[in-house]
Amino acid sequence: MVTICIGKVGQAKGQKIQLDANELVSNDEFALPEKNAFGNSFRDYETDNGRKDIVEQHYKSSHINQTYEFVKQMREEYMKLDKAEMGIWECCELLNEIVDESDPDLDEPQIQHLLQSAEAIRKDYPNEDWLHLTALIHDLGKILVLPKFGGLPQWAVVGDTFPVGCAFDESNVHHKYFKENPDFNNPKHNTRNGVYIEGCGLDNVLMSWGHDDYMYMVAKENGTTLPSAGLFIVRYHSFYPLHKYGAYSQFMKEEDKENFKWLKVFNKYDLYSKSKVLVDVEKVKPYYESLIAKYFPAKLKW
Ligand SMILES: O[C@H]1[C@H](O)[C@@H](O)[C@H](O)[C@@H](O)[C@H]1O
Ligand SMILES: [Fe+2]
Ligand SMILES: [Fe+2]
Repeated sequence: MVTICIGKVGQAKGQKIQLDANELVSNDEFALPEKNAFGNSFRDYETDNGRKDIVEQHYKSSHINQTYEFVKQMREEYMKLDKAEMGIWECCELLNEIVDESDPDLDEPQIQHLLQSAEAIRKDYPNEDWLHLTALIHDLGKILVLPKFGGLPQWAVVGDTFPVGCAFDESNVHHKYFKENPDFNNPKHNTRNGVYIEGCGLDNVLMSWGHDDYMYMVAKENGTTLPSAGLFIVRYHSFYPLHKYGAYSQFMKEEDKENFKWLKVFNKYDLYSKSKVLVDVEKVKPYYESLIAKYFPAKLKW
């Protein structure tokens, strides 16, 4: 039994919720669909479903180009938060235009994905309003593909993430393309732990650059009051090698392990809520606007 201290709505500050890992994941009724909207299994990167080639090309570019140096440069550039000033909902609307090339399970505009995952999690965890909002914002970093935000290629924005600066684990999707990454043959970067030490904490590990780390940065630097589990979800939700296969777990510290439980909960909704049944945006907007006002300033620097 572990004690997790996450600000539950209506709870006095510091009051603790007693949960063990099983309890945490079993409080939901979300029926996992077996097939995605195209009639295939979820996260199937091998079967040709009409999107296979585009997805594979995406991973090829990502695996070749996401180097330790590249990530450092991107972080420095986007740390400036000098691209725009806008509110969270405004950003949700920008996502209307974007279709994610790395995703074998969805070809709807991203705003639908945000609302589908947020509504699904809201149904099962009605009191965890921070979790609903976390779902709403988790993919907002995809605006990096828009010209105003640097117009980055999709390989630098979407897709699963992985640490750079250490060996690329075999559990990464389309692992073979890493062979063309300059870090692959660099002895500083190609050992199991590379430039890191075990237990250093994920915060000290550079992740491939993309929408996760960017949105984490935006939320944190703009002073969000979301609990640390919410920020952790935003930052690591694409880190499938860790959450699906336990790869790279040697870098986690205690706090990461606590937050990880919530990431596992979230992950299910992120993946399995993808569907062709669209959410009525105008109908749910007032609810999400009230959450945004609770946890974020009206305008943020991006
Ligand atoms: O294709 C998907 C998509 O880009 C998601 O937003 C990301 O979080 C996933 O990890 C990725 O595999
Ligand atoms: Fe994502
Ligand atoms: Fe997502």
